[in-house]
Amino acid sequence: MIRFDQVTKRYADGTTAVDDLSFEVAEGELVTLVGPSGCGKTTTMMMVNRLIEPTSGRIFVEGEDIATVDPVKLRRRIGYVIQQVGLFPHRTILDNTATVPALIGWKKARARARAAELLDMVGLDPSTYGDRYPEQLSGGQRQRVGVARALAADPPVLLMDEPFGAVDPVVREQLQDEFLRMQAAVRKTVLLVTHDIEEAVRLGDRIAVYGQGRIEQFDTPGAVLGTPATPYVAEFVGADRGLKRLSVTRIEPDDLEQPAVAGLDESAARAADRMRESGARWAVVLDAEGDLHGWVGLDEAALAGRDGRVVDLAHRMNAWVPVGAPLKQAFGVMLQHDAGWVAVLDGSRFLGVLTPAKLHEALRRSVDADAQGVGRDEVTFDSVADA
Ligand SMILES: Nc1ncnc2c1ncn2[C@@H]1O[C@H](COP(=O)(O)OP(=O)(O)OP(=O)(O)O)[C@@H](O)[C@H]1O
Repeated sequence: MIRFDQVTKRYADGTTAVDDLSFEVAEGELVTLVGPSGCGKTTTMMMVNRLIEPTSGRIFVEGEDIATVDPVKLRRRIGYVIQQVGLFPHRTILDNTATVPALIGWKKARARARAAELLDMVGLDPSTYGDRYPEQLSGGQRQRVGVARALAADPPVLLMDEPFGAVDPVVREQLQDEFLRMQAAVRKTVLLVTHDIEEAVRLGDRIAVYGQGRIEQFDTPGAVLGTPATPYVAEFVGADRGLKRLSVTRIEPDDLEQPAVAGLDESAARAADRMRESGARWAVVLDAEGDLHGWVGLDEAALAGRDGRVVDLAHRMNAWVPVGAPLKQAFGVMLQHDAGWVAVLDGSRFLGVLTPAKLHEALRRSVDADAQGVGRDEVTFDSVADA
């Protein structure tokens, strides 16, 4: 969808900002360009909408060599979001958002209806905010308008230069989440520049880590964090990359432990027998529908006598995460409930539990899988837990 073919940009003063760059962004993919200040990220991005022309090499958008496309026409197919947002101060939010559709000749009513729809999509109620002026919005709201405006003419490609850079960390995270939700629905081909590795990891399907004018590694967030290609990348992603990796590694059914399970309606004696059989000290308690209720300990079930029932002994426990959630979320829930495990559910169906040992194993398995270029289920290793 966007393809760089041996692209070099040398400025008039001799600075080589981008050096023989080749990479491709697939349709519907979000690629983040990350690196320190001055490494050539913005230059790379601005060559895509021809605000900067390459010194050599070619760039293709939707299969077309952009050197042959009229820059004005090209830019209509490419949404552009920048940190300073650049809203027109004397136009309302609705009119600002409708800028591009109006420019390309849409009827006013249609352009405004589309603008209202997009404001809604970025979380700004058009009836509240549509008639305001930019100075009457917060920084975070203005950035949302920037995103809405870039999407207004429904371009297939979106370029975003530090789009969430000018707001505080809390708002920033909120905007990132909203943007990810929106991107899941609209599936634009996105090139996003950031100097923040956390943002790159959170947002990118793949990340291009820049050294000086060159890409040092181009891979998934998990691979960049798990197996940095060079010492430079390792240094750039930081010593806590293991922790960062928790947030991009998702829980798979194979990661789970199958604990003893007791039914809420069961007798305590039967539940205790089952726990003894499997050498368990406790069992997960499920209700008649198979939904998570909590847990019951072996000792209390054994002590309850012949008439004891699980329902009277079970402790409520609500520590669960959906399958596919990041490991970090599971770890967070474990800490929040001060628990040694969390249940993993598919909808309301109980799949198994994650324990700290299993969590660690899942993380190691995913690092090895990336290093070997295979699926996580194909990786085997001895773990302390098996000893
Ligand atoms: N018009 C210009 N003339 C000369 N050199 C330039 C020009 N624009 C950028 N540069 C240089 O090219 C290099 C890459 O700049 P670029 O703006 O692409 O970096 P960046 O990675 O986006 O940095 P930042 O994160 O600070 O925005 C830098 O060394 C910069 O000083």
